[in-house]
Amino acid sequence: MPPPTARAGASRSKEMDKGRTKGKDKEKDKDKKWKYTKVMNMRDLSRDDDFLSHLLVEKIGTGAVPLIVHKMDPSRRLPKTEAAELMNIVRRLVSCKPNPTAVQAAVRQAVDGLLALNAVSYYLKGCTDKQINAFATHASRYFELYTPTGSIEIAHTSRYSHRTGKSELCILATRPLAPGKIIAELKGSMAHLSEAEDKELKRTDGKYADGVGIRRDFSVIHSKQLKKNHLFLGPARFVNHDCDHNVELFRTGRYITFRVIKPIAVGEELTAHYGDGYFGRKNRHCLCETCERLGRGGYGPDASDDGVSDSGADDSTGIHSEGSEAPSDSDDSDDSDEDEVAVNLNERRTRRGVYAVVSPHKKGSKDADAEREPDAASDLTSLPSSRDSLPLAPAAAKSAGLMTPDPEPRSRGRASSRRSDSSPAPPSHKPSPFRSVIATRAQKAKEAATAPPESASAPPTTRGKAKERAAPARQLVTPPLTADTASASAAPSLRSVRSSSRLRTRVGAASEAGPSRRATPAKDRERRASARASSISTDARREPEPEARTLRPRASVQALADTPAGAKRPSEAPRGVDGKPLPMCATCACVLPVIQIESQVVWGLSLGRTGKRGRPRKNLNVDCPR
Ligand SMILES: C[S@@+](CC[C@H](N)C(=O)[O-])C[C@H]1O[C@@H](n2cnc3c(N)ncnc32)[C@H](O)[C@@H]1O
Repeated sequence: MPPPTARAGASRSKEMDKGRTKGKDKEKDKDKKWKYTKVMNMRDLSRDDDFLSHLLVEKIGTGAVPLIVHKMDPSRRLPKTEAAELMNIVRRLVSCKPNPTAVQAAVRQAVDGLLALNAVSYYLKGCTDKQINAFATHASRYFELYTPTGSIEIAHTSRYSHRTGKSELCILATRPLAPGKIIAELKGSMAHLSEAEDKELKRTDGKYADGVGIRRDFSVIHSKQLKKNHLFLGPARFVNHDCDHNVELFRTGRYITFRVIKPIAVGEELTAHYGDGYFGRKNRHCLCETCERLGRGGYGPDASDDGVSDSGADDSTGIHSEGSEAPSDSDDSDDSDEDEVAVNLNERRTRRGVYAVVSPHKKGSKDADAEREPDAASDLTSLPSSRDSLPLAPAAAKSAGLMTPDPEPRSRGRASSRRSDSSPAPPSHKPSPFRSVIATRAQKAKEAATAPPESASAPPTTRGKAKERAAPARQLVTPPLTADTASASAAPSLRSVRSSSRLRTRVGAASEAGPSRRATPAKDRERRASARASSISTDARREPEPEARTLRPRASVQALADTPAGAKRPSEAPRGVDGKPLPMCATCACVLPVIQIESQVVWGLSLGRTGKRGRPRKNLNVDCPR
């Protein structure tokens, strides 16, 4: 028997060995490479997306222009990280060499860096390898937004929030995009949804009683091939719907992204088609720019058919889904006025400021819905909902679209009933030109000089309404991508020019500018009251033919859209609020990205380049990381 001291020594060395092995295991764990994963589950994906979108969208770029992501579970606690740590990760990523191999390596390195952060290790504590792989894969999707080869950025949009009641973001192009381009840096992760999960998502978030508030199925898509609904999260979820969309869903083996189907200019929003019944029957509640321009959808008289008829219609089209019960009486309660804030629908804010919209286009007033045919080329379709989601005919079963159920019964119902009360006509009842609250001085001067007299706007036809009633409701018609693409390329580009400016300095200008401008609730109420009165008389004067509507011409950006990527377009460059052109890349003619983390510029035009006496150098020929 060894003496006690020897025994103690032996056990100590055993413990040390154990400790060493543990240490080695930890090292091994650290070195263990995460793998890209295809399969995710709803719960993990929702949780990961809330976590990652906070770190990699909200926290990056929290300068004067916060980008707020609507979360799957807004009550979750958000991670706390050192801004400097995040900054180092992103800085390395944005300055990597712009070739595919280097970019891929840089994204992996960024994810590794993220996994090493304390907040992230804590978050992943106890997770299985599978869960860690799913988290890392999802993180890589967000990091890809910041790679030097990227061509898009996330921005805030004010187009929908006043109705949907939630923060709304969108995707803008940072370089011209030609049809056919696959926007590989705009990916989404998918999780299959079981019936129970599908139902669960249709319930509203925990802040409200069931059926009230914001539902969580705002990013659910239906695969007709698999006959299943999926949760679709990641940067790709920020693509909004437009009835005249410019991108379509594109699925590769591992992920979902988008393909450009119409020329997209710098600063223009990327929009997909969610399906013809996503925003109520025939998208009657759609708030897209096209509907605004054509005075239909949420801007047409159909939209003011109250919520009651809505639910009936939805029942018959399969759009109405459980949990989407029409607003209760309380939705039409007195406080509703408080909620409706007059906004400039066309305002887009990015990390660099505001993209003020001077919309171009004079567009044909053809009714795209009427011409839509199911597309047989892709395999995703819109259809969020429940019992009426009838299986489609085989041809249609291949059609594509991104979609979730008509999502905001509460706010929509409220808006609808208000409008049926002859509340103020939405901004584009009178298809006036899109003027931003935040217009540049130069734009304002030009507008004042060139604006023709306001044209009388014929409202959407009542004939259309009758037709709608008579025709059998279309079941989940997916976007007519092929047909649409063809017509689109024939049509002139109809997109808006957005220039950058600063929101806060322009609020004053907003209040001068009319009912669609931002204002204080009190002023807003007054204005709405008078607008209500005037909308009644406008309604009375309305003529029935929408075709008769003449739209005020808008500055066209066709030239911008048509310019091939890489060409220099200094004179048409988007301008800031001061009227000066925004900084553009000397090589690829994109708007130069400015990436900030908590107000500190991580990458930007004059970062680290100063002239005499430390002042930023002017006329610096700068290449963006792309
Ligand atoms: C897939 S998400 C698109 C991204 C969304 N803006 C965000 O920030 O999460 C779909 C949601 O965007 C809003 N949205 C997108 N396009 C819309 C449209 N044309 N009309 C009304 N709401 C729209 C609705 O709130 C909808 O539930």
